[in-house]
Amino acid sequence: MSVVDLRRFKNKHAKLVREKTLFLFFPTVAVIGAGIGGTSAAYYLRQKFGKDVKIDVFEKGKVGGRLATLNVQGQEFESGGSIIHPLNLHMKRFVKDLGLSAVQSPSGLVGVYNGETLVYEESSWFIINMIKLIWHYGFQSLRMHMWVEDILDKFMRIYRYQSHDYAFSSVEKLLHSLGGDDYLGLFNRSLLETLQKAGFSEKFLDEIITPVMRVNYGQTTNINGFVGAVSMSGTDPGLWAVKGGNKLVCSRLLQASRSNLVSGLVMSIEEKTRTKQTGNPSKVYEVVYQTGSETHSDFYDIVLVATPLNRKMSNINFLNFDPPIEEFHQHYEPLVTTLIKGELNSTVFSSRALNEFHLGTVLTTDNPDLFINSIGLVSPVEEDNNPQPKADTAHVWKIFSAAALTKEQILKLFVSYDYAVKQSWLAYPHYTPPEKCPSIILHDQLYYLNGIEFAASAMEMSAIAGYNAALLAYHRWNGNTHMIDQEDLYERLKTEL
Ligand SMILES: Cc1cc2nc3c(=O)[nH]c(=O)nc-3n(C[C@H](O)[C@H](O)[C@H](O)COP(=O)(O)OP(=O)(O)OC[C@H]3O[C@@H](n4cnc5c(N)ncnc54)[C@H](O)[C@@H]3O)c2cc1C
Ligand SMILES: CC(C)=CCC/C(C)=C/CC/C(C)=C/CSC[C@H](N)C(=O)O
Repeated sequence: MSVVDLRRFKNKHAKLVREKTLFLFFPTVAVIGAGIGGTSAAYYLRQKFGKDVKIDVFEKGKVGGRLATLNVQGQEFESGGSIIHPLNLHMKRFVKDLGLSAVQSPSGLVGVYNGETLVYEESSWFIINMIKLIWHYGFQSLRMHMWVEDILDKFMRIYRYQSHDYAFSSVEKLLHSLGGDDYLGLFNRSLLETLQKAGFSEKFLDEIITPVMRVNYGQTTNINGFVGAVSMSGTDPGLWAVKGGNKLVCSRLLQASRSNLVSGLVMSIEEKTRTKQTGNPSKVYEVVYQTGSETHSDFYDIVLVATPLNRKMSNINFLNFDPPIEEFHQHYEPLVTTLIKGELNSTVFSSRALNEFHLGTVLTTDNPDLFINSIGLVSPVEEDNNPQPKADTAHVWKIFSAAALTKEQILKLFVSYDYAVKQSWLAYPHYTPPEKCPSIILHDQLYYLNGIEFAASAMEMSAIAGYNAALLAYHRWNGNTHMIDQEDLYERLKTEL
């Protein structure tokens, strides 16, 4: 090779390296959905890929998605995701790092109504509660608490894995890394089967566990054992919410991620081949979206889908993929949140008049004659644990029901009411274990976050999925295969700081 040839070769090589370096460090990224999943993904993508990467976040509705509020006569109340567990460390960290603050969630007394009578009623005296629980159910309540605590203990391992940058390519692998086959077993079997095998009585399951599944997931003990445990942890003490509304976390994450918010509806994603300056073809994704009556499109190297993929919720078409992207037909549970400011008709639930009725929440058993899942007192998003009415104003109650309440139904529950407002949701997956979680990697650089909801749907789960997808995209972009799907992580990380 002559000196000239050598110089030419070196120049060409340098150009290739330069281009690859640019290509490696500056991909363009699209995130579809600005709920807690999409905005946390954008936040972590920025942390991993650095300041020069272009990140566009598409949102067809409001930032926050299923984190939203409703206005009742000048005050805002949570209408979607409302309570956060004290051990939900990503949510905790967001609030701290984004300059937000926490308020304690209302923790009034709880009763369980079976359509005829209150089968269980909490007392404000701890010791009386203990005696009541043991009297009715033996030590099952304590055993249940220990069962949930054990699952939560293992769940906490995810924070260590993620802080060391490890990512998972499937929800099943993520669950397995937390608690091995037992954890996967929880996901693959119904809560009912798991708890029956563990010796819990029918009475305890009907009167305590089912009502908790109904208030939290609008379903019965036929849901999987993992989401059942998450739901039970939603009765732990110390639950909290974000002052001003949980949706503030999403808008602050978006701001902190320095992403561009594109207010538009994504209609399709298509794999395309583009020829780079080098003449080398490269794969990109064309995202076609609608803003008002206009249709636009842009090209991205990486796409993260952060919304449930089904016709009713996102309706995104995947075009020209070979093999085609799998179709998702998973059913989401319809649920209506109704907020009512009024005077409760306490005699529906007990013979006591309102001034002697001290329950803050009434849960219900699985009785087809009941038209509500639950009813509970709520505080405005600005206030701490204080569902007290200001002088001569009525309380605000939150009702969850499978269908919208009729006026007759509202008038059955309330002696009188000043104001009622409702929001209809496709709230959470309808859980039918055993089932397969949708893949996280849909295509080479196309990722799907919401499969995690099939393990359990909660704010923290979406934040974990957002972090995982950002790490996965980063590692796959850079060829860091050793950071993905590592086995025995818990044992290996025990010895690392
Ligand atoms: C009534 C209710 C109560 C709940 N209570 C709790 C609770 O107390 N605690 C808890 O932890 N969790 C709770 N949850 C669950 C929690 O709210 C959800 O798991 C979580 O908010 C899901 O966030 P996400 O970002 O994954 O999805 P979403 O919030 O659904 O975000 C997806 C976003 O994508 C947008 N989008 C969809 N399609 C497109 C498209 N084609 N183009 C552009 N944008 C699109 C949507 O508009 C939406 O904003 C509750 C949920 C409901 C409905
Ligand atoms: C993810 C982990 C480990 C814990 C989350 C625990 C949690 C906050 C569970 C609640 C989940 C949920 C979907 C609640 C819906 S209803 C909430 C509340 N009862 C209300 O009245 O709004």
